[in-house]
Amino acid sequence: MSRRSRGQQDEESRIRFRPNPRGNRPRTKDRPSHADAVLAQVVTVDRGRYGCLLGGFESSGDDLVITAMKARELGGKTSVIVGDRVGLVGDVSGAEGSLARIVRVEPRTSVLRRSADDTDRIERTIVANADQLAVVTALADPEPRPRMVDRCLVAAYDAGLDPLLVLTKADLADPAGFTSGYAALEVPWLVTQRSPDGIVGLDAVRERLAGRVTVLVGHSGVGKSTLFNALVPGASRAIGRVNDVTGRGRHTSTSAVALRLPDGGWVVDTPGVRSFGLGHVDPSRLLHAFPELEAGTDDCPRGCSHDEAECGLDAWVAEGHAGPSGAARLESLRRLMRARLGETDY
Ligand SMILES: Nc1nc2c(ncn2[C@@H]2O[C@H](COP(=O)(O)OP(=O)(O)OP(=O)(O)O)[C@@H](O)[C@H]2O)c(=O)[nH]1
Ligand SMILES: [Zn+2]
Repeated sequence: MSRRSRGQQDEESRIRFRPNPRGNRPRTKDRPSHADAVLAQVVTVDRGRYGCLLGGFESSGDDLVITAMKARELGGKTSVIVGDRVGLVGDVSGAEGSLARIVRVEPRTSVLRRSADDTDRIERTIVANADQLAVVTALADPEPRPRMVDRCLVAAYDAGLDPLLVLTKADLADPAGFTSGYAALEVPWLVTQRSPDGIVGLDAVRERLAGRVTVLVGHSGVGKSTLFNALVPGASRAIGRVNDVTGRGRHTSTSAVALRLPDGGWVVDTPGVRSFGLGHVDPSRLLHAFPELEAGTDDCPRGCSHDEAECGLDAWVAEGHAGPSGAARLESLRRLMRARLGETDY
């Protein structure tokens, strides 16, 4: 029996056994297999409209971004986020006013998530298929917030992204004060600063980002936009254009935007993400973001919460195994654990 006639028979049996209460038309119509769907990757998301780059991040040449909506058959539960690889059908010309349909979301290699707050288990997905999370922190003005950094590191490890610290405004403060706190952690860090000729230190940043998909996060005023514009010439114009289309205006966008780096690779700006609620992270997994402490739990009693008198970590830190900032990092871990359990505000 050919596939087609079997399909027809299925259709008939469905009609027979599931009568349609609303009329004579069959409820199920022949679903196309979408073997002809074209691959694209989501670069912008705004209110049900997805900007999809034809061919995906690996494509080269002229970037054609097609506006698409989710096909009904995708179902309401399937989320589509920046970085998703999708299959498109319909009008994929990219012509003004055209609208394609997303019929498929490919399995993700990574998902960056956050929760609204630490006791909220409902997670929000932010970016798919990224490799790296760059946490942008100013060395001064505003003062660095190590606990915010720790929180971002937890989100990075949880998502399977490599963390990177980008420390800006080194012209205002010596980086040593901050970096000594992270020396034992082995998180790579890079420093940038302003000079009369522009931002210094960008080449090392470019090198770290080349060929990778990197999400940039950082709170207001740290110099993230300055960095973004220096890395991607015309970035603010590109982001502005997205917002012009959506009518939101340049500085009010809250959804992520992916932009191609001139040297290869992609950066994703996350304007709406100022912090990471960790309600979706199992408390027992918080420790993974503190690798210099993790090894010190061998002497803990069984089932240790790591926030109790018998915990082996205090001795581990006191003996200097976690470096000069061990005590501060242990305190940070414990605050995160308590916040996660809803015991304190972080
Ligand atoms: N001294 C100094 N100032 C900088 C440096 N980088 C950025 N700035 C300044 O810091 C301020 C904030 O920079 P932005 O790039 O707008 O920071 P942002 O993180 O994007 O902040 P939001 O726009 O609020 O999200 C601006 O006045 C920049 O000119 C730097 O390396 N050194
Ligand atoms: Zn312990």
